[in-house]
Amino acid sequence: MAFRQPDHEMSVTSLDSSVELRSRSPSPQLFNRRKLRFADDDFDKDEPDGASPQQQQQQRKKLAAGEGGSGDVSMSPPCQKVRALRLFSTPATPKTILQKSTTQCRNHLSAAAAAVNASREEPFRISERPRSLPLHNRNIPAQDTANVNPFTPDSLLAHNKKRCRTQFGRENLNVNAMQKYLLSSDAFDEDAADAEGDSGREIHQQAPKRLALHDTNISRFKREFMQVNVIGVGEFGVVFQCVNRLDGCIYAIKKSKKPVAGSSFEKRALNEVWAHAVLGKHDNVVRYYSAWAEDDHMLIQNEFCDGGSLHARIQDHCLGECELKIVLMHVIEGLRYIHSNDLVHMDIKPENIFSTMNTNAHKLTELQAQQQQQTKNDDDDGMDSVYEELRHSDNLVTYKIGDLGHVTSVKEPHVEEGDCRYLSKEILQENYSNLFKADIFSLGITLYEAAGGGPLPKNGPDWHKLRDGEVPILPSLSKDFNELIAQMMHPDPEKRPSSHSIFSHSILSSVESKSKLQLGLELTVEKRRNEILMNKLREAKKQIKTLEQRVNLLAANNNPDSLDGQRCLRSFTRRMRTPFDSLVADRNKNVISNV
Ligand SMILES: Nc1ncnc2c1ncn2[C@@H]1O[C@H](COP(=O)(O)OP(=O)(O)OP(=O)(O)O)[C@@H](O)[C@H]1O
Ligand SMILES: [Mg+2]
Repeated sequence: MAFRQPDHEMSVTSLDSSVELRSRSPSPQLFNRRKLRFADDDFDKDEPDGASPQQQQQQRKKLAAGEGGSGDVSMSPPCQKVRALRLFSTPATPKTILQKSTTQCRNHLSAAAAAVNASREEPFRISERPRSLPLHNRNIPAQDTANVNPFTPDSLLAHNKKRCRTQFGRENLNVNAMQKYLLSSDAFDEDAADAEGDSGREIHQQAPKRLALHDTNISRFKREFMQVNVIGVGEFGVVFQCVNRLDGCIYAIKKSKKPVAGSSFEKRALNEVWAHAVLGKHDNVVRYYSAWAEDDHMLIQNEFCDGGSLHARIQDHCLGECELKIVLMHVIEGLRYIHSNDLVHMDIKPENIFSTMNTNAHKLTELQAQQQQQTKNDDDDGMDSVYEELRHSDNLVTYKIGDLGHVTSVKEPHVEEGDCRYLSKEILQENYSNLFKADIFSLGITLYEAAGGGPLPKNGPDWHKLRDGEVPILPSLSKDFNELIAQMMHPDPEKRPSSHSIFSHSILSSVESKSKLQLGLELTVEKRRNEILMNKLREAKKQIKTLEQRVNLLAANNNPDSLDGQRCLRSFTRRMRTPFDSLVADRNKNVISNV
């Protein structure tokens, strides 16, 4: 289908395929609502910096007279309907995105309109391929445009007010504001609408609304980061451990394996960024710092989880019930948070649960400082090594949910199936009525695997058995824990417990809460401190014994130096400060008085 520029007397001075809508996350002041304008409508504002009013007026006249425009531009948008069979995760479940090609095609139509209109504005620019205008377009300051994050509370709210008409409408959640913007700016293309009727109107109201990654490429990776290691490879990305050259901190940077800009994976990549930006603030969700496009790849800068993935942990040995409870407690806390935002993860599995070993390290540092203050002992009391040891202790592990590439909203689900080994049956059957419970199933089967139930089947009768309520009892787990896992894997999603009810399940009440963990930590520190003091006490006793012998010897020889020996013994006892030491000191006094 060819797209023709309408023979219209109006000249549109600027048009970008991306749309900035007010969202809570970025500061609203930063983004000015961008309007489509006629040539004579407040034209000056779109002039490049430095153009004099006279130059601007001349250009306006030229445009009004049709000079310098692209004239009779006709073009065909790249609207091949490619039905891509996409595979997700490893091993993958086939998932066809049937609706996608249609919507993408529509978006390309609007992008074509954008490109044509833009070509009018720039006389010598020939747009061979219709696409969204680059951010660095000299007429559009970069800060004027921004994506709409569909996962922000504002977007979800907007969606609740007015349901989008397309099935593939995640980007259109703010359609209310979007329509208002488009209609009020008279940007609607009448000719195209006439040609296409109502559907045409709909297409143009749903113009591509995200910045084309290709146009936002910037070079940051090598300039800002020093690559240390490759820490993981997934279906979608390679993850590097990097040090930020400026702040000196370690980060995990996930780079898409292939260039995503312009491909069907662009949406997936952006989805992950949007989800991270909204969710990456919780202790049990991998923290997010920034994201950018570079060489058409998507890069996401995240918190580096130094404990590796749960998958790596269960390679050597399966987890015991205590450890499993900690995994459950942390992951369910993360899921509860995700679900409370009306979002679902859709790819919970051991490879996507990461752990950090040092999140409570600052508590240890505080504790260390407190102890030093109490003892007022500047000398090394031997505890430094204990604190260091504890910093690396398993007590401090925190599990975090990562890989948010499949996150979707329950209000407007766009489900891309995760790993089939952890996938619930209803999702395979495209029943999306209770997506929260799909996450619960995946977590249940993850626990089952971590406790020794693996390797999990990818298909076949065993795959079905696990989903039909035939979950084998794991001998290493208590009856209660086995029951909880079976409940989480219940064939009927409605019968599975919610993240909220699991969080307050009695099985987890015996697990140390964070404050209890802190208490446990302090207890361990105290115990080790006592051990060290006992050792010192033993040492002191030995020294006293030696001194006693010396004093006795001196006394026996009636040597005048014996008084010095007593003095030396007294000054030694004064140095003893702890209760144990004072005991020793008392004993010394006895020794001296006995002498
Ligand atoms: N923030 C992080 N800290 C530490 N390791 C990480 C981090 N992010 C990812 N990894 C490691 O990299 C691996 C791949 O990362 P991730 O799951 O995000 O990639 P993916 O390509 O989206 O995976 P999938 O195959 O599940 O789609 C993880 O299993 C983990 O071992
Ligand atoms: Mg992954």
